Amino acid sequence: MSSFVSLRAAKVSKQSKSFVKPSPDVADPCHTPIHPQPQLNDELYGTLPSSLDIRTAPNDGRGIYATQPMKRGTTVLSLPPHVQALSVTSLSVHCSYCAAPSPDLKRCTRCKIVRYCGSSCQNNDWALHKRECPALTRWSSDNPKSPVPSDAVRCLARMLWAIELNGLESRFTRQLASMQSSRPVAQAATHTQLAYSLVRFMGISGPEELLKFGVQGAGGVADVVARFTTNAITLSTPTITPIGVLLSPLAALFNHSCDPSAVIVFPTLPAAADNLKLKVVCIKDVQPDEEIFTSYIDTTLPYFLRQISLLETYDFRCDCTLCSRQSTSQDAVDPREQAACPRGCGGVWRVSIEEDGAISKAASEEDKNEIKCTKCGYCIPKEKVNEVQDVVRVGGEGLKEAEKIQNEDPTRAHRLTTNLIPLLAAAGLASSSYPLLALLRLHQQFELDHLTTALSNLPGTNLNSPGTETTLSDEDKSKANEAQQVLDGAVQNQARIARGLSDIFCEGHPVRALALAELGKLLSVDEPWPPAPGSHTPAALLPASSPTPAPVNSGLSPSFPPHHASRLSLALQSLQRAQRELDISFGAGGGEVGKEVRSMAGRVEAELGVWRETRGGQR
Ligand SMILES: C[S@@+](CC[C@H](N)C(=O)[O-])C[C@H]1O[C@@H](n2cnc3c(N)ncnc32)[C@H](O)[C@@H]1O
Repeated sequence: MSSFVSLRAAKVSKQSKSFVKPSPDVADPCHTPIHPQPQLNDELYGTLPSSLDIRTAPNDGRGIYATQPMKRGTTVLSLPPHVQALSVTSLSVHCSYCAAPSPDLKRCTRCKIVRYCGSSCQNNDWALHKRECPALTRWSSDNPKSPVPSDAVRCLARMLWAIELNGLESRFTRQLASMQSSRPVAQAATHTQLAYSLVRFMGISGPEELLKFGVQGAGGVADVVARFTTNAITLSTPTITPIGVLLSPLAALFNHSCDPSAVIVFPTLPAAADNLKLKVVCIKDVQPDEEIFTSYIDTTLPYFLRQISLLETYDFRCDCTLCSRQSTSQDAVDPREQAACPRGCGGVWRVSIEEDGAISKAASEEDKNEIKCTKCGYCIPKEKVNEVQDVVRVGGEGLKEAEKIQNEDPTRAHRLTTNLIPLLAAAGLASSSYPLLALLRLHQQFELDHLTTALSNLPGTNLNSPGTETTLSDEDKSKANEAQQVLDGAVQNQARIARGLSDIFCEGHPVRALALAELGKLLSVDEPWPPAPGSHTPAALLPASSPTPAPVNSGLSPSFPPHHASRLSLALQSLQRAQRELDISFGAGGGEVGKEVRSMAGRVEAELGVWRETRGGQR
């Protein structure tokens, strides 16, 4: 399922696509589910909600189907995980039992690694931590350079200890044992490394010690690891920031689509001592007998990269409606791989992308037939295709490098994204296109850090109060001016990201909804040093509310973002749209972010009211 933090940190987003069932007159034997086996499923999983059914199909095994119509925004499952482990970097910030963040976590006095909100979470976790604590202590003294094993290793160990605790014949254990295991060749080295670390972490010295966990020798360990990697689900915050990994055999039964009809989310992290719960929420309307799909990978990736990612980790080729359309259709230009018509007619052409950013074989075939603009039919000259091919390749390499060094050398990574983005945009790549969108998103992380610093350097006085300009020192003016520029740059960047994501994802996809919320938040930050009054920005600059043919340039006018009341008005629109989408992504109320966005929209509305009253909408 979605990546676990320490192994595949770059592939974090939960993405989506809806699955269109084959029409009854075109029966596809691979997609025709074998009928449910209610007794078997009830026995193993307990009673499922009556709206869901487990069925088996020849091409993708067991899957979860709807038994009744469900509207987008419906929570179809809500359940605690079997086991979970926080990523190494999240251990000091989140409670190891309920995963809630807290500045005041209490550290286990023995291992000094695991932390809890309070004694109730600590007590709830004790049965497992009692086994984990000496293992962590031993590991940290044996490995001073890397004192905590990865979340994957710790989650695997917790799974085995939980099996021992619950008993080999328990439903808990049988559910875990029933999870499918895939062993893609590309994962062999990772699996071996994980198996080795697991045995070392648990202090297992011989095959007989494995029997109490129901594991038979080295082959059994390899199988446990393969089952884990096939079914692991990313534990994330309400803003979809990955903070760990978990196992939930029931949630793992959802099969994958690159355009899923549901997402696995954590709309709120629990109040202290409550159980952590994952939710599966429909982001598209689902019909009875339709299979419900989630997504296992970053679906902002273009077709070939998605296929490689699924094959390497889950050992299957995706034939979801999006992939089928993209592999066969010459007409559809996916927003993930498109560039602007060089004639500037507003049309686009398809830049088929393979691994490492090379133009795909499909494109070279298309090459023979000529690649044409979808709007004016202009044949894209060979030189232009080559130019974009080179730029995409360079951008793809730069992205990999920037992702790799982002933590150890953020300055260099930031420089890379700063230099590459204009290069890709100048070649005509759409903001939704690979690798431009990924570079914009990474770049924004650095820009937001920069913004925090710039805002914290501001003088304490209210910069916008009348007469301030005359009393400020030149140094303060320059700081305020710099902060304004950084803020405007971050708003522009976020608008491009929100637009790119809106072209890729359906309305209500959490990645898209959160991008809109972030745009609204940035637009509502107090302007440190706005320019003279008078600029207006048309609301059309906001990303479209449903997927539209992707714009090929940034779509931003030179005067974007506007200032003063126009800016606040745009902030309000963005927050209100985010609110509507969050209600779908996280279910009614929009979870923790929905709550925050609603209260922010209220504040912005009140502020706008004051502007209108005191200044007639102008500065
Ligand atoms: C997490 S499991 C999903 C549940 C699984 N079908 C089962 O029977 O337990 C992931 C595995 O299901 C299969 N799978 C999931 N989605 C698929 C798809 N769209 N096409 C083919 N196989 C798929 C793959 O074998 C994959 O490794």
